Amino acid sequence: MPFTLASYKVLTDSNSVKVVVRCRPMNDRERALNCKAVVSLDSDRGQCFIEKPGAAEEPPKQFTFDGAYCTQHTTEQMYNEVAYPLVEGVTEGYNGTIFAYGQTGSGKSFTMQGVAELAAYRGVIPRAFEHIFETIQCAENTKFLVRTSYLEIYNEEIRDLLGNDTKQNMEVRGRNSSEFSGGKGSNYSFALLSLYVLSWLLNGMPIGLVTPVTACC
Ligand SMILES: Nc1ncnc2c1ncn2[C@@H]1O[C@H](COP(=O)(O)OP(=O)(O)OP(=O)(O)O)[C@@H](O)[C@H]1O
Repeated sequence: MPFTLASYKVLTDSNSVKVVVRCRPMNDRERALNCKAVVSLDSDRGQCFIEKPGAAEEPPKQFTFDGAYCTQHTTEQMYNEVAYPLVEGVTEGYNGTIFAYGQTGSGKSFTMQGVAELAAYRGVIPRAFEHIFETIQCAENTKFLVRTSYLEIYNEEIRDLLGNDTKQNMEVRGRNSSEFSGGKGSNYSFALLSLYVLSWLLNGMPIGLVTPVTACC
């Protein structure tokens, strides 16, 4: 069975990084192929166990996260436990970023975007926007500036999904361009690229940044 895990990093201004993992259910194709589930989770302990296929006698590899969400967990539960505190901080003026990574088909879009027509399946992004704008609506004596960017990183290419040309690869600038010369498909390069983009997001236009700009009576 392929990996069905997607990880979500939650970054806050205090440099604390939280990583949670979500495991999706098997899809029709995997069920039809009689695939065996090799991933199990202990959600209470945030632990994830992965068996090596065909090596049942070997102990499973064990990984510990800040949270582990199994197939029974809903996006709402994930949002309340993982995203809510970060978005709440953002409405108080702190920067925050949530991003998902995982192999193709592991459930990143399902969690982050969700299914718009089904309230129970709404993703983290629409929930965060609702949270932010409800907070703004209730706030008294405060003006808010909301800025949003929407980027896709795919095969080390970065695209601005709100730009005029969503196919155009955005340029990555670094102090030393050789910092980013790991080559296509290189994990090393990908890690650097991610960090660079994150720091740019945090310093420049974080996704969903809300800044109280004026406090007036
Ligand atoms: N937690 C879940 N519960 C039920 N179905 C899920 C879950 N996560 C993902 N799926 C389903 O699995 C399929 C793949 O998910 P999704 O498209 O979100 O993957 P992805 O990681 O965004 O893939 P890609 O990187 O190719 O865009 C979709 O049909 C989605 O509805």
